[in-house]
Amino acid sequence: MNTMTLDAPGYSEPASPQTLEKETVDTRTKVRETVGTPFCDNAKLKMRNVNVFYNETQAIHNVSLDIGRNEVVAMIGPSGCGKSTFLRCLNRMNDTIEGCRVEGDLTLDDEPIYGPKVDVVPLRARVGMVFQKPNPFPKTIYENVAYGPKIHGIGSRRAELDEIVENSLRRAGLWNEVKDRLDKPGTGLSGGQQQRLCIARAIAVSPEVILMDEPCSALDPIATARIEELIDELRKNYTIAIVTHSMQQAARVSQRTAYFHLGHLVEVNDTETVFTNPEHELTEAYITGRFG
Ligand SMILES: Nc1ncnc2c1ncn2[C@@H]1O[C@H](COP(=O)(O)OP(=O)(O)OP(=O)(O)O)[C@@H](O)[C@H]1O
Repeated sequence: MNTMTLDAPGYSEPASPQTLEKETVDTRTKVRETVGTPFCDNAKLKMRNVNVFYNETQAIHNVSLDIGRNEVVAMIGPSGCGKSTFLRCLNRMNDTIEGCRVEGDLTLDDEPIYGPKVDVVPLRARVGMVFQKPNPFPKTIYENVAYGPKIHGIGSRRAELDEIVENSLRRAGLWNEVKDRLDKPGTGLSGGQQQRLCIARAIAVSPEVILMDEPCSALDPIATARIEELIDELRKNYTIAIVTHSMQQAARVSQRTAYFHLGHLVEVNDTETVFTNPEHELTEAYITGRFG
């Protein structure tokens, strides 16, 4: 078992468990270390001793985690436990939030994500993001996908752009549904199609990592199933981190699952272990519905 102490400088006891509606476990004495396998041999992303603050309030406490190449890591936990905050550290989306401060060592291919010389525009092309609510631009389907490559100077000729658009839509499992209406607005698609369009848009700039923040929460079960199949397909080419409220979804799409609790990373293990034989009492309490 890999363990790492949370007793390092900066560690503070979790605040009172306001979000735990069905609290049955004394969280204040139990979250001392991350149990399981937070590290891996083929890490694409390495996060070490990450602390995140919103002004004076600490939202993430000394979290360390690797995300491997061609791996899907699911981040689960009760509302407000810091899943989205941690995810946004990985492509510096927290920079856009006033008062948000990130500390720690975060690397992509062993290069610092927060280095002084890092330009966030190419970083966010390498580490793309798909949000909770599908958010296509008010442009045509074609332009939604072509926009990123154009601003990143990829595919300057029309034929090249056509190829990128087609390939991205194919990879996102949307090509057959939209190939005859590329000049129609992206906002005219169904919610599930819009989300796949947003995935195509992220893919179009050749990312290496895709971050997904509850990508199916606005979708019906059929559209959700399409996205879940797609995640499994995308794993062949990308590293994926997904925040989800659905334990079933985490179980279906991920190889490892990370359980967050009040800003602490309690347990990381292969997904089957987390859902069938969790190591930590808090993980067990969450997956058996005792709180959350
Ligand atoms: N922009 C912000 N300003 C101040 N505090 C914030 C901000 N965003 C999040 N927080 C706080 O940080 C903590 C973690 O929030 P975060 O949204 O990361 O949790 P989460 O686990 O993703 O929650 P949910 O599952 O409800 O989306 C919460 O206490 C939240 O209130």
